[in-house]
Amino acid sequence: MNSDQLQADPTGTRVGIAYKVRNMAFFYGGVKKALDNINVDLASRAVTAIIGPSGCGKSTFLKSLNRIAEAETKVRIDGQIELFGQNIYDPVVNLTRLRRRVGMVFQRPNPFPMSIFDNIAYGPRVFGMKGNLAEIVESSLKKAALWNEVKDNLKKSALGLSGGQQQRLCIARSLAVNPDVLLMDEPCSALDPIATLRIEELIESLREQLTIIIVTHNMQQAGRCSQYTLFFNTDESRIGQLVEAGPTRDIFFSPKDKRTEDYITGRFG
Ligand SMILES: Nc1ncnc2c1ncn2[C@@H]1O[C@H](COP(=O)(O)OP(=O)(O)OP(=O)(O)O)[C@@H](O)[C@H]1O
Repeated sequence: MNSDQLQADPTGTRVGIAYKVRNMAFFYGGVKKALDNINVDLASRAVTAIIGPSGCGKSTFLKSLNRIAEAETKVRIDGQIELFGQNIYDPVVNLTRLRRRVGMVFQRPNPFPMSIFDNIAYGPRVFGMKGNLAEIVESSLKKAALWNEVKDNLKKSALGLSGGQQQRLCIARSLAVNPDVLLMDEPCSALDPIATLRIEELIESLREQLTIIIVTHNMQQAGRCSQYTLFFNTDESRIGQLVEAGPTRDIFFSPKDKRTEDYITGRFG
């Protein structure tokens, strides 16, 4: 996806660029190449879905956008990833600050074993954010559409919430530190259809304030939730590559690459 495609914004408003990824290659353990030659611009204040068959590098790409991959294992990243004009792999980048700007929600909800209030207050406390903590907790839970369900139980353990509520809690926890970007790695894969629908509604309600990038195996979800889509696949050497990127309606209804069409129509993957 390039700037021209971004400007053909399906929402009808001109969007900016959050991430510029150039000639990016990703290696696990310094040797196993998981991604190669990734070049793409990602729109700000929009939802970008990442789709593709298992093992094509979707999560790897997502985890390179807030440098969380390197916290998990030894990796090497070549090329450049800029976030709002700053190279996030520049040695001067403060990783704590970067990960505050770029929040992440995982496949399985991972609330901390503490109260609902303390889960949300955790980030603001760590970062010494100014403002009334109770107000930050309330507004974050409201943004995550969870306030009405938990407002009388803020002191209760977050582990007592349902899976769908826990996932909205984790989203609220990310929102509490005012991120610019929210990365979501299959956030609904452990949820039932009703809880999934609530998360999708939440994504829609957040999209104008945030840049959201979501990995999903669910085509309908990508179609419902996103304005832009990236289709990843592996090449003949099993290395992940970005096959096609663009507005979601183009990827779904008039893909340029045969591999995208085969995947979308279920002939492959
Ligand atoms: N920690 C790791 N160490 C070594 N190789 C890894 C590691 N994590 C992922 N890989 C490899 O990198 C490649 C891409 O994996 P990744 O999890 O990013 O794919 P994915 O498209 O998200 O897959 P899925 O849809 O199954 O979650 C795969 O070959 C995988 O085995």
